[in-house]
Amino acid sequence: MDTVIETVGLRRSYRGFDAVRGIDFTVARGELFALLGTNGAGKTSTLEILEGQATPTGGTVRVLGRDPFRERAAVRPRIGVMLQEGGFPPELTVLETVRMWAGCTSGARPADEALALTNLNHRRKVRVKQLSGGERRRLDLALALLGRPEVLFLDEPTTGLDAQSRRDTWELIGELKAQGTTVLLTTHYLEEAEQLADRLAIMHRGLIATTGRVADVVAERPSRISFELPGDRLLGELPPLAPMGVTKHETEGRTVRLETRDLQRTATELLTWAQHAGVTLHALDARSASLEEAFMEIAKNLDNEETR
Ligand SMILES: Nc1ncnc2c1ncn2[C@@H]1O[C@H](COP(=O)(O)OP(=O)(O)OP(=O)(O)O)[C@@H](O)[C@H]1O
Repeated sequence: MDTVIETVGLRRSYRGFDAVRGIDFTVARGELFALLGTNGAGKTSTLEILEGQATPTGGTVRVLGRDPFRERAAVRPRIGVMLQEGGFPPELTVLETVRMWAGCTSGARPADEALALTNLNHRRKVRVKQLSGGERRRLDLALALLGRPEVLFLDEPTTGLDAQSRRDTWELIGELKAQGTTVLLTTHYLEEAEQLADRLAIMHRGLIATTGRVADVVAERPSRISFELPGDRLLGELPPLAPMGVTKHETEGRTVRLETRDLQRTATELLTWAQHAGVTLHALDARSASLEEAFMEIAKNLDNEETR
C-alpha cells in the first residue's frame, strides 16, 4: 500500500487547550478519507497540520512521505488546499482571481478549465464580492484544483451549496478520485461521507471515536423495527423476541420498537407471525442503521462517559 498521508499520536494545543489529543490514521494513494465530527472536534486543527500551515504540538505527520511544514517547498506544489474561508480580494473578478492564483502555481491548468470544472464559467466577469456563498465555495475549489494536485484537502467543500451544486461537486470529486487523486475531506453532511468516502473517521473532542469503511462503522450499530399493534391485540400475544434475533425492545402505548443485528431474519419472522396470527402491523417501519445514527450514538455515548 502506498501511504500518502500518515499521522501518529498527533496532538495540537492552543495555549494549554488540547484541541487534538493524539490521533492516528493513514490514507492510501487514490483513497478518499472523510474526517467527520461534532463542532469543535478538531477536524480543521488536524487539517491545518496536514496542509503544512501549522506544526503539531506532539506526534508525527507525513504527507507524500515528508513533513508538510518543514518540507513545505517540496510538498506544497503537490497538494491542493480548499480552506473553510477563502478570503479573496473582493474587487477582483472570478477570472482575475483564478489567473492571479495560476500565476503562483507551477504547471497550472488553464483558467477556463478550472472554471468549467466548477461550473463557474458564466460568472467569470463577476466581482468576487458579488458572488453568492455557494459560488465562493466553488471558486475556492477551482483554485485548489489549479495545480492538478496529487493530494486534495477539502475543508467542508459543500457547505452553503444548494442541492444541485452539492451533487455536481460530489461528481467532480468522484472524477478526481477516479483519476487517482487522494482526497481528505471534512464534512458535516453525513450523506456526503456515505456517497464519497472509502473510509472515514469520526472525531469527538480531539480524539478519533471510530474509524473504518462506512459499511463497517454502520454495521456496528443495530437495525430497528417499529410498529403499532391493533387495538384488539395484546402485547403478550407477540412471539418470544430473543429467538427472532431481537437484542432490545421497548413499548410505548401500542407502539413496539425493536433492535436487531439481523434485520432480515427478525423482519421475516415478525411478518410470518403476523400473517399466521392475522394481525395487521400499523405504521410498520424497518430500517438498517445509518451513518447518522452511528454518529449520534457515538457523540451521545462519549458525552455520557465524560460527564460520569
Ligand atoms: N486559534 C485557536 N485558538 C484557540 N482555540 C482554538 C483555535 N482554533 C481552534 N480552537 C479550538 O480548538 C477546538 C477544535 O477546533 P477545530 O476548528 O479544529 O474544530 P472542527 O472540528 O473543525 O470544528 P467545526 O466542525 O465547528 O468546524 C475548538 O474547541 C476550537 O474552539
